[in-house]
Amino acid sequence: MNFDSFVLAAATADLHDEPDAREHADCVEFRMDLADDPLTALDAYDGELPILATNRAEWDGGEADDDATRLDVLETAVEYDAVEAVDIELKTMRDGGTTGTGQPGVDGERVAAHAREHGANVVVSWHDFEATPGMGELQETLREACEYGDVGKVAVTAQARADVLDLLVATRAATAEGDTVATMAMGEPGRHSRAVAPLYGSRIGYAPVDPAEATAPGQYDLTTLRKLIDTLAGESQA
Ligand SMILES: O=C1C[C@@](O)(C(=O)O)C[C@@H](O)[C@@H]1O
Repeated sequence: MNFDSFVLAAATADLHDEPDAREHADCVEFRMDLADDPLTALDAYDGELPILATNRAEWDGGEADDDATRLDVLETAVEYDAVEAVDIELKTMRDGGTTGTGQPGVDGERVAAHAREHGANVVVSWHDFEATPGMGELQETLREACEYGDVGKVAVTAQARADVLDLLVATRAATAEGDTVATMAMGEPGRHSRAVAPLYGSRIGYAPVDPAEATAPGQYDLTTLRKLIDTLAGESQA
């Protein structure tokens, strides 16, 4: 998957959403942790959009509770041609992830290497479901995520609209340094970041096809986000 320009991901647990996503999305983020039988679904997939595979751990806001199994499944997923990118948590890259007992589990590097062998890009992600860290931590986290991944992604929680300002500055700074990043602020006060961050360099946006199936707080539905981003991009040529 090419992240040289902005990629809008239709986030879903159900690959049958793909035909409805096609008009507005550039790829499907398959939330494998929210799906019943994700590998069977990948096996049956015959959609047009490429897939960004995510198997989010419970300890990072997802529903996959066994880290070893989770990463094994993710490793298998990258073998499918349609899977052109994979999401791995920064914590998994740092220490292999953790099992439910807090012990280091299997190695994130192994999944990343397998992904690259199969031509898939690696998105290394970091989430804060409570708040937006200060500028220093934002910049350091983006930098570290970009060391491991082709894209470094930071999703924070905005408690006030102004929290987004730091995120945008960090996004712009990382992009100016040549890093490829994706940023967004979760929660209602951060909602506008999803439309605005791409103007400052964020290369991935996430939106559900059906607003009732949002995969994070504050997401716009796909049609709305596409329209907002295209409208703002059209107005920001100066
Ligand atoms: O990490 C992210 C970003 C996200 O949490 C968001 O805020 O849009 C949505 C998730 O599906 C995705 O894996």
